[in-house]
Amino acid sequence: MAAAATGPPQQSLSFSTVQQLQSLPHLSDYLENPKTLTNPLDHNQFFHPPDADGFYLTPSDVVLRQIVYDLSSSSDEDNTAPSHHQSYHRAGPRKQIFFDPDHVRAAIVTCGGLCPGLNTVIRELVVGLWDLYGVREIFGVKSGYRGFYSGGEPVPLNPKLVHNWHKRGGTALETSRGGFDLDKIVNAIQHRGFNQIYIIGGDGTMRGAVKIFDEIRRRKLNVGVVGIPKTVDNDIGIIDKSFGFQTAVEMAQQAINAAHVEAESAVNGIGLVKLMGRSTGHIALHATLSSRDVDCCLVPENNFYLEGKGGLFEFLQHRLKQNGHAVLVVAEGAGQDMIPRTDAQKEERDESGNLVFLDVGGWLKLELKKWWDRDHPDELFTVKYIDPTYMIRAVHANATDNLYCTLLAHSAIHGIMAGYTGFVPGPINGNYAYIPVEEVSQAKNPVNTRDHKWAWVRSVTNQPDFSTSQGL
Ligand SMILES: Nc1ncnc2c1ncn2[C@@H]1O[C@H](COP(=O)(O)OP(=O)(O)O)[C@@H](O)[C@H]1O
Ligand SMILES: O=P(O)(O)OC[C@H]1O[C@](O)(COP(=O)(O)O)[C@@H](O)[C@@H]1O
Ligand SMILES: [Mg+2]
Repeated sequence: MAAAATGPPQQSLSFSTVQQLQSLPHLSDYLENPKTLTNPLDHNQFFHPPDADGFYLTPSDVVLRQIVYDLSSSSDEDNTAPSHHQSYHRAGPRKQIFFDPDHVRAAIVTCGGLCPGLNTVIRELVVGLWDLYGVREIFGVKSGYRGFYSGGEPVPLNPKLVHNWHKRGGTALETSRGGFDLDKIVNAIQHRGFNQIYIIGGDGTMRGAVKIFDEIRRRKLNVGVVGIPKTVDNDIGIIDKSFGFQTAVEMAQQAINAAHVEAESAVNGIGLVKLMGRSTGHIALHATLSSRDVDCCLVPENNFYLEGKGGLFEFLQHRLKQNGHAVLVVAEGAGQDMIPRTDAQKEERDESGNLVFLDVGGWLKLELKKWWDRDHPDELFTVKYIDPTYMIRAVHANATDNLYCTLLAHSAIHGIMAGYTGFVPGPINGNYAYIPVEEVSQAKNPVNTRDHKWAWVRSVTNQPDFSTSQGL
């Protein structure tokens, strides 16, 4: 029954009936009598506010996954979905720690594609471990997962060495795709005596981190594993957004601005911009919303078509007539089913097993030209195609992302020092929490084309929804 339009809500939800605390793996789950120590932050006059209540967190400090409820429909499908009932341990320092800082040998690795902020996370892990907990043995594993067992010795890291790293794009530790050999990786971890493993990477990396964590647990090793979610595409679920994403959206503005200038300066000019987004269109969507120069945004989550009523060509023809120019933003994963490809191209994968996409921008540019020559052979027409590719991710993080990276790194350190393992730190509804890495590895984050944000895109662009063949 719907709630009355005025007056207090008719139903109330109690915390215990609505929320289930997600259990978090801990070293004490499989190690017998692990030693505990008082957190050295107690004696850190710079970091620890003396006598501050609530400074140390306990297992009863939680973050709710779902904070928006419709009290009038508590029995609806929406409110009974499992994800709506979850809460997670809050990230932050614990009173008791499970590692003696003098005996910590920490390893940091970066895997997968680049993302603004990678170097900041590395820097803050090193500085945080060193300054907060007094850890002195910190190593960078070179070139992704394969670096654990090949390609030379891990690099010793210290605050002096990493001092300026947050001002550099890329990853100073280097990264790679592929090369995941579970046995060799875990053997190398044992052989080198690493007992804290910080794995920075995207969805593929997190799937690997689950396997490493499982194997470490199976071997009953006193080794903590934490995944730090990195994805410029923002394609990892549960967390609010991934670091570097905002920086990438900001960089994308330059390409959209250039496309707009080119389109405006031509007769029947179209500016076409392709942006990263393998399976999700978040960068394209956010860049579109913040630009306001975009006439149409195409994302992988929303199929589109070219010809006929309600199609892209009809829409563009209308826009050109109205404004004389148009700007199109397309995410790299959009329209892949429409691009003709050979059998070999259908099978092509990168070293990590990700499907290799064809260039949707190049294909669209050709299709646009064919359409115009066919339907308007005597009128001028120009398509300027801009593909900024790596320019949006091969930059250092902006100020907001840098702060975010710092909080992520510190959350990771506090969690692992407290004995938690097989987890990922991340913001949920603005609060940092610890999430089981297994859950993160399975959580995708597609653009929801049924929610308000997508409706907002459509209201900004007035583009067709491509779901019906209703024309303009
Ligand atoms: N299912 C998986 N199991 C184990 N390792 C994986 C898996 N998927 C990807 N990886 C490894 O994770 C690393 C990064 O994966 P990739 O997909 O390239 O980037 P990202 O982590 O940014 O998504 C690679 O070394 C890859 O071999
Ligand atoms: O670095 P590569 O191998 O050229 O891959 C490019 C891909 O990397 C990404 O930037 C990010 O992908 P990952 O987060 O999976 O590494 C995608 O948007 C893009 O498709
Ligand atoms: Mg990925």
